[in-house]
Amino acid sequence: MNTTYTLPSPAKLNLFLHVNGRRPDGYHELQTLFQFLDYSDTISLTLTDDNKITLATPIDGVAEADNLIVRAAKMLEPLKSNNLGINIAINKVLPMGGGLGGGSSNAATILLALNELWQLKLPLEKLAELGLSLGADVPIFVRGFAAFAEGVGEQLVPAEPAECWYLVSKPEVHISTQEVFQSDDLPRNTKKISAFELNTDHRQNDCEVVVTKHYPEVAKLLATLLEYAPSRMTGTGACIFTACTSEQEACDIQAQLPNNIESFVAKGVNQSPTHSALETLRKNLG
Ligand SMILES: C[C@](O)(CO)[C@H](O)COP(=O)(O)OP(=O)(O)OC[C@H]1O[C@@H](n2ccc(N)nc2=O)[C@H](O)[C@@H]1O
Ligand SMILES: Nc1ncnc2c1ncn2[C@@H]1O[C@H](COP(=O)(O)OP(=O)(O)OP(=O)(O)O)[C@@H](O)[C@H]1O
Repeated sequence: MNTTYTLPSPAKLNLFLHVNGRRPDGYHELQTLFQFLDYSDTISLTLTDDNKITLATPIDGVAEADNLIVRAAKMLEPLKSNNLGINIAINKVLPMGGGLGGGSSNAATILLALNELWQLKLPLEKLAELGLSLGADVPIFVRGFAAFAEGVGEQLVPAEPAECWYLVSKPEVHISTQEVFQSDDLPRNTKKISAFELNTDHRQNDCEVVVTKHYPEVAKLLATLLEYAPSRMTGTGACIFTACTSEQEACDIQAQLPNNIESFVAKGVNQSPTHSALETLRKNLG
């Protein structure tokens, strides 16, 4: 009963992000190419027999009831038919609110793990559907393959972008996703492309226009990084990824960054590290 299972909860990149229109409910129609990073929070789960969900490691600035880890676990609670509980701990390394999808990733890791540990036997499609109400990026983390996404990000077609090395840099600003999507400056009519036109070189992140206009720090960092290698914002920012030909090149560019810029180097991967670890968890559970 007291075995602890540990799973990675990775970051995602939006290799491009096109805004194609606005729906009547105010949400935006997007086309995006998702890839995972081999850079993750670590979530540890210990089964209990007390029928309770316990978060052992609160996250600074996030109330327990709002924590996507707890919300994901509570969503599955009514679906179990036993007295199992769960004790959850997280080692958070992903910057929050940077466009890396950390909260959605945490929620997806919990959905995937509890589906196994609580023996719920839900298909991935069902977990992705449940997860969408927690965040637009939950389905991609639940499905676990790099993908071209449409809708609000829930219609997924598997894709295989090059698995290159990235330098990911976070300007010292906090950007609200809602603020970006509500901005009058957001281009909202990028022509839809087909899944056969995924070359990232000729693509863009439409949110970059808004963010670089309103946050000069982001514009400045992006301009600096573009001098070294192709660079773009992920999600609604503010993190910027720089595509490098090697780990060494990424580290060399990182060494040039100003001291106040948080950054990390990671490899792009087309299978989520969570899913590789889940296979091991399943074997251990027997
Ligand atoms: C931009 C992406 O990171 C792309 O991967 C995601 O679509 C954002 O997903 P997220 O952070 O989970 O965002 P949500 O919490 O679902 O939405 C925050 C707010 O952004 C706006 N929003 C979000 C997604 C979308 N397709 N259209 C929107 O207009 C809505 O006002 C919403 O209230
Ligand atoms: N487990 C969690 N981890 C991170 N953030 C969480 C979590 N639970 C709730 N949140 C809230 O969600 C907000 C967004 O966090 P997240 O790191 O997912 O943003 P993001 O990377 O910008 O996501 P996206 O790319 O989907 O816009 C945080 O500012 C925090 O208030």
